[in-house]
Amino acid sequence: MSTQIEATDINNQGHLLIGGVDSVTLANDYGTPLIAYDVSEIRQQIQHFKKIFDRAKVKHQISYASKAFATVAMYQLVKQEHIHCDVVSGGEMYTALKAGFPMDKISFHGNNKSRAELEFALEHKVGCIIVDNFHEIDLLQDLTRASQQPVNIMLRVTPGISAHTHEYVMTGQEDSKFGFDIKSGQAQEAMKKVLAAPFLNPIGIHCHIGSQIFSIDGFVLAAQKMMDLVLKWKKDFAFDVPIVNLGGGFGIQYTDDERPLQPEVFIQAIIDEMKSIAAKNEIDLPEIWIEPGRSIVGTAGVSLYTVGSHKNIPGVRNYVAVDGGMGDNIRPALYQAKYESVVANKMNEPANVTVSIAGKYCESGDMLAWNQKLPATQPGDLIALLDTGAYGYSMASNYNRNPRPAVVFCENGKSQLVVKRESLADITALDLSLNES
Ligand SMILES: Cc1ncc(COP(=O)(O)O)c(C=O)c1O
Ligand SMILES: N[C@@H](CCCC[NH3+])C(=O)O
Repeated sequence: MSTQIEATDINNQGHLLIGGVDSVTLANDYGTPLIAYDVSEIRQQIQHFKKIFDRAKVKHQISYASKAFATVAMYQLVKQEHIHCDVVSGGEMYTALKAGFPMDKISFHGNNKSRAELEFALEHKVGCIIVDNFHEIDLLQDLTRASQQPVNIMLRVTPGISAHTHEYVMTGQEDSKFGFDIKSGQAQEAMKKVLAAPFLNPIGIHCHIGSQIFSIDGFVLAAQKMMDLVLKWKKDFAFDVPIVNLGGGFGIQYTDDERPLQPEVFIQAIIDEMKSIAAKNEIDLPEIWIEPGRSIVGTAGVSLYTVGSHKNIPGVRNYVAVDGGMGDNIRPALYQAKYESVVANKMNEPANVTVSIAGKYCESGDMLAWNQKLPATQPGDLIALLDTGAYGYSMASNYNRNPRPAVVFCENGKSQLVVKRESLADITALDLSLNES
């Protein structure tokens, strides 16, 4: 749901619709807190990315960065749309496998993959392992020598670019835990090792400069740095890099005053830069891969909460507390992330009260949104926090032993539960009683 809600997103009872489904009905049927996705919006975003590349007529691959939202149903939806996925843990890989997602369309990321995770990836023949460090090269050499099975790999490099975004979501700068540093020669040394390894089949290079990026400069610079490597490795190793993967990071609109660029602007700038460098140096344009996460699911998700207590401190702040919070959305507490909200059962009432939306967790920092202009609320009203589809549920916890919320998919006026609400029994499911002494 975009922050600009259309008239068609409101029914004649003044209720917010999500994927054509009345949000009040969703809350009644599934309870709150509830994360509801408009599935057609996810499909449209994927199609949109595909069309941008198809129009530019360049070889490409779109790999959904599943850390943004990874559940069985989501992998199945991505499978229906025929794109790739990237995973960053054995858990994501296992979920994809359980979903019946084709393993040859999986890229496996991570800065400290365990031997067991790599074994799992090799056993299930993932499409590509995105190798991050020398320890991983050694592990993979051991494992592939033992199995005598080759594996496709890409080297993740850090291009030394500081994207303009929150420092916790910047990843391309030199001082980063991810990838082989280019400047100090690590990337060069890594490539040499890979080329000498009998069972490591290099299919490309990868970089990811960060997340929620609003300017094209970082992407263009990243494209240049990757092409520099392509040219260098052609000269030094007579190796033609088949694929350049530029990661994700395309920013989305969370608040009314943000104006993110459309993905086509970023992607066209990347394509133009790479094409011009390839033409100037008379080499073939490598295949271009991207890994959007947030821009595929972010605006498709809405978090629904029931209003409970109110606290008005005259002249200071008006708090409205809801039945969720940092356990289902850590982003405001972690990154000072901002969201817009509406009262989903009062869409046609005047928004004339300024409130800040507090969660129910035992932390002062457990706030979901500050200074929101909303209609006056009473206990039982339904607040919808918009654009929470990325890194909400996937970063959820059961802090304070609050159960994690349910997730529902809505499409063409129908809803389907895709993640059950955690129960109180689930909360203690892994606990063991103290031994009798
Ligand atoms: C390697 C990699 N690829 C892709 C992504 C997806 O980023 P975003 O959700 O910002 O598109 C991330 C997350 O930042 C990442 O670390
Ligand atoms: N989790 C972050 C983005 C980091 C993505 C992982 N590299 C967010 O919510 O914005």
